[in-house]
Amino acid sequence: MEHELDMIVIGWGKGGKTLAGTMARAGQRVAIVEASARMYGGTCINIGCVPTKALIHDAETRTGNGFDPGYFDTAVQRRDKLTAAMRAKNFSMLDDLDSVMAITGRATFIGPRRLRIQAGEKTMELGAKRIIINTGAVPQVPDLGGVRIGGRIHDSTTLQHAPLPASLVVVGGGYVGTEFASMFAHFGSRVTVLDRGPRALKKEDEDVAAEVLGALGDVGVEVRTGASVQRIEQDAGSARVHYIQDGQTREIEAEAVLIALGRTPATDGLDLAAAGIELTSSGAIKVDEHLRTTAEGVYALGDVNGGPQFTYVSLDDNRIVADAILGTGTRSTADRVAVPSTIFTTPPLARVGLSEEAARARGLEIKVAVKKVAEIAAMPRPKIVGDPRGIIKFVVDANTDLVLGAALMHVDSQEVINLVALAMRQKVTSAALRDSIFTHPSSTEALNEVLGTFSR
Ligand SMILES: Cc1cc2nc3c(=O)[nH]c(=O)nc-3n(C[C@H](O)[C@H](O)[C@H](O)COP(=O)(O)OP(=O)(O)OC[C@H]3O[C@@H](n4cnc5c(N)ncnc54)[C@H](O)[C@@H]3O)c2cc1C
Ligand SMILES: NC(=O)c1ccc[n+]([C@@H]2O[C@H](COP(=O)([O-])OP(=O)(O)OC[C@H]3O[C@@H](n4cnc5c(N)ncnc54)[C@H](O)[C@@H]3O)[C@@H](O)[C@H]2O)c1
Repeated sequence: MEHELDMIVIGWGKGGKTLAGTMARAGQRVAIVEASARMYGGTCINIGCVPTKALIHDAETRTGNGFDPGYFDTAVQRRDKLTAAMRAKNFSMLDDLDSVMAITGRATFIGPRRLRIQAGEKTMELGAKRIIINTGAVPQVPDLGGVRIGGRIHDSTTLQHAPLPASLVVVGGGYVGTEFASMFAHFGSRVTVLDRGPRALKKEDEDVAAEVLGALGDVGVEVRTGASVQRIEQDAGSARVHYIQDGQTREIEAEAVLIALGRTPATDGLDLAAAGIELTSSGAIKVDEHLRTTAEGVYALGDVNGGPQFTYVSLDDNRIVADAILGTGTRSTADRVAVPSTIFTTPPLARVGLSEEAARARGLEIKVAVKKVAEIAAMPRPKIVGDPRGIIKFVVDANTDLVLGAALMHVDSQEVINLVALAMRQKVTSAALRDSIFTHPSSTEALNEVLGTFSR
């Protein structure tokens, strides 16, 4: 069948927009369809990574104390300026290309590789040789006594656009929950986190988690674990969260509540069945390791395919599909090694690979190097910038000396972790990392010292 276009990308996410640009520059006729004019550039730059990290930066560099809505409003204005500039740039980067048609509208499948697009009053139908689904994910709001986002009950998007609350209850202690708790506490809100797990940051070793909890405690964040939320009520004055902890029914009141219980793939309204595109049992679009869906010529990139929900993973998804179309077709999700992550608390916690607990659970023979940042003599950088809190921990294979994992919690850890991840991918031994020349004063040079002492 002859199609109007070579490729249609649904959703302006990281992977899709990058792929659209690459294909257009390679001479293909491409359309990109984005549901909202406020979302050109996708979640990351509009409501995710960029705005939250801009607010976090302003929160953690605040010199004043206490509850200060005026300071928050100024930070919000800076964020809005930044995201508006990035949104405009993202739009023009594709719209300026002759072979790209940028459409603001909502796409629905009406058959194999064929879409109906509702763009305001206009409806159009378009087909393409390849279709890329890059629609992202939406906040998951579980059935907590019929709770709905609205009023004093927020998700990560609405809370970023609400007045600074004097008190905040965060339901969920994952990425969003922890980052928002830290950020709002730095802005002066009184913050309580309710997490159903037996302990906070359960994927981290206890010594690492304790350090993060200590930093949260420094700004007054209280984390209540084993807390199972039952229902949330609100009225004009406040919201009340009812939860069960240690078999007791408890209640906490706050000016605002943040629901941060994960994000679910955004497939509503796509009518995937019309194109033979199947979902997994958890509601993600089913893909193979080359990100091919169950329908020929249709790929799914980013959060919607159920992979790790990070912007840089969506970007890597784009590399896999670009390689399938323009390259050798050898790239796949199976060849990803040592994918790092960072929770942007203050200071941030960055991780790659296995924790000590996970390595021991696998029965691996390991050696562990661990040091609190304040005790690392050859790491003046955190002291220079005035925040010597944190911990550095390496888990190393006792036989090969290869790094199996690392948890870095300190200023700049979001940068240093990328070096450690690269070392893991390139099979650099811990001894080689220890003996590397690093700039001074930097946070990276801590590796010279930490990797010189294995305590167990
Ligand atoms: C508060 C927050 C903070 C985060 N911080 C970080 C961070 O620091 N680092 C990090 O790596 N990740 C972070 N993430 C996760 C990251 O934002 C996502 O993993 C990433 O943006 C996913 O990108 P994507 O390519 O899947 O698509 P998205 O960027 O989500 O784009 C999907 C787009 O599709 C559009 N769309 C949906 N349905 C349709 C349709 N039917 N028709 C047309 N368009 C449609 C949407 O409007 C949206 O613009 C954060 C997320 C949140 C919520
Ligand atoms: N810095 C970053 O890279 C960054 C920042 C924010 C978000 N993100 C991405 O966005 C995703 C979504 O973030 P998130 O924090 O919403 O999800 P998350 O998966 O990180 O955390 C959700 C938390 O809620 C808990 N939970 C789930 N259902 C529950 C229930 N019914 N009752 C009580 N607890 C429950 C989970 O155990 C988990 O601890 C993250 O997984 C991450 O991939 C990344």
